Amino acid sequence: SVCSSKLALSQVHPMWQEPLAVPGGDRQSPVDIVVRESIFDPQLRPLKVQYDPRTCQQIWNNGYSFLVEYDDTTDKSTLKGGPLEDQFRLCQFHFHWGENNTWGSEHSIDRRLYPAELHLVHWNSDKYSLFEESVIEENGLAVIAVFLKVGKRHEGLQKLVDALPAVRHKDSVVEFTKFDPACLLPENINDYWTYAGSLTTPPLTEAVTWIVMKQHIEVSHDQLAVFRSLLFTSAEEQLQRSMVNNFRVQQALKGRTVRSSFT
Ligand SMILES: NS(=O)(=O)c1ccc(S(=O)(=O)c2ccccc2)s1
Ligand SMILES: [Zn+2]
Repeated sequence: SVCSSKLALSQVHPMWQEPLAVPGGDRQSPVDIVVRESIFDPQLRPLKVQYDPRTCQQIWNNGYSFLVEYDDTTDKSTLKGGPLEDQFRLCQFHFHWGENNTWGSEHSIDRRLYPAELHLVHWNSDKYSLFEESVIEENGLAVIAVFLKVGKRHEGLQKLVDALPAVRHKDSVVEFTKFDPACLLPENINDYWTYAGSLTTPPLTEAVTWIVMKQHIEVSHDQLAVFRSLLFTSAEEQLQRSMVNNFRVQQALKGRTVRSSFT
């Protein structure tokens, strides 16, 4: 899958200056979700998630996060329903996290930050035949965001955690198969907020329908510590830098409405 395309992320340096002004950017992400200002929309339908673990291919450290990439050449792992009019194809998932358990998520709920945030990235395969086309089109992408909280060990995540030392350095890749990303979703995926936003890393394109889960998942302190053992830097660089705080500064809502699927 090209969705983790080298075009966008490999040039990203996590300390890039903020705010990276996007000309005319009026739907940038991430944002703080103010619960009492979100609007219940009874027309929001339940999310339909159908992931096939056999489409899981590899893990790649792109120097910004680690991406678990899926074969998105057919409609085997799909997302539809919720706020979406079309069917979307899973291309990769990745995380954002902090140097400690106090912060790390990109979105927040009434200013509450979580230690980490999972993003499951999908592109509109009804409208576009290639991921690249979907990236620049309004609502070409749909990203499910799930907050991570430190608590009990997440058994499903452990297989992924065990593979991370193999991709410690930027640009390293390791084969990773038969992983069902549905195990990373909370039990209740019908309570979510949704809003029109953007990618949170360059190219920052305003093509994303965000679906932010209300219910978080729990992972252990030790599992998050392995995330923090990854490096932003490649094996050749003499100055190694820990991959932490790879989240973007929050952006203004600029009049956007955040809808909720629940009261
Ligand atoms: N953090 S986020 O979920 O908003 C995100 C940023 C970049 C991606 S991407 O690698 O899929 C991608 C998407 C389009 C162009 C290039 C890369 S997803
Ligand atoms: Zn992300």
